[in-house]
Amino acid sequence: MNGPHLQLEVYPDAGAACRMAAQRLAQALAQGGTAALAGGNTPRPAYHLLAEMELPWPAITLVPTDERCVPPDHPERNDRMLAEALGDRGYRLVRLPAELGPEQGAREAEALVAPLVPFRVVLLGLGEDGHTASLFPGHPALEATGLVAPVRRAPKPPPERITLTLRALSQTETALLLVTGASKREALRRLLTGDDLPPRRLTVPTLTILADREAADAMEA
Ligand SMILES: O=C(O)[C@H](O)[C@@H](O)[C@H](O)[C@H](O)COP(=O)(O)O
Repeated sequence: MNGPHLQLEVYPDAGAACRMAAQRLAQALAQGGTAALAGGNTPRPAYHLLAEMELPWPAITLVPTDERCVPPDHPERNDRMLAEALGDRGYRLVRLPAELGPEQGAREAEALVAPLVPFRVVLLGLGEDGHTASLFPGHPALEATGLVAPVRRAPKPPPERITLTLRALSQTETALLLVTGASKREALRRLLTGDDLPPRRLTVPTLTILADREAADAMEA
């Protein structure tokens, strides 16, 4: 299928891929602006590195690409992970009210996200099943027309989530996908060989994939 041009960059290991992710985020935010940042485990080291960089932090706004419907401050919250990894640098963190449940949470988040687009940069992750943010293959949230969509029955726990939509995530100057580790190899192979996975449905001109060798395996040019 068509979709963004996929620009694959392969780094020797996850640490190097995360260093590059931090650098790209810092470049995009050098004059301030808003970034949508993936949750999950993969980008944590990139956020730690970003926190050490000299940036106009008070002019920077961060929002998670998706949020899990668990109470605020729950260890599985993406906003908590972001706040812990980045520390208190003076940026603004927009928390998506997922504790209200998928539908009400998404409705209230819509008004919070509307003034944030277009983003300077979006950093996404990739799940083993090819999902990105909380946009899972075949899930109705892929068809949502707003900026934030409710998600129930997500195959990755917790099953209830809210997510920025393809429409929201595509409104960005720079789109990055960070993919590391052997467990992501099959999903990355499928993405690169044209399977209809959610990242392919972004309407950005280019999606830059920062991968490590383990994930990219034989796909390296
Ligand atoms: O909240 C989430 O779960 C994420 O935003 C999700 O899209 C994540 O990026 C991928 O599932 C990869 O997660 P890992 O980096 O933990 O493998």
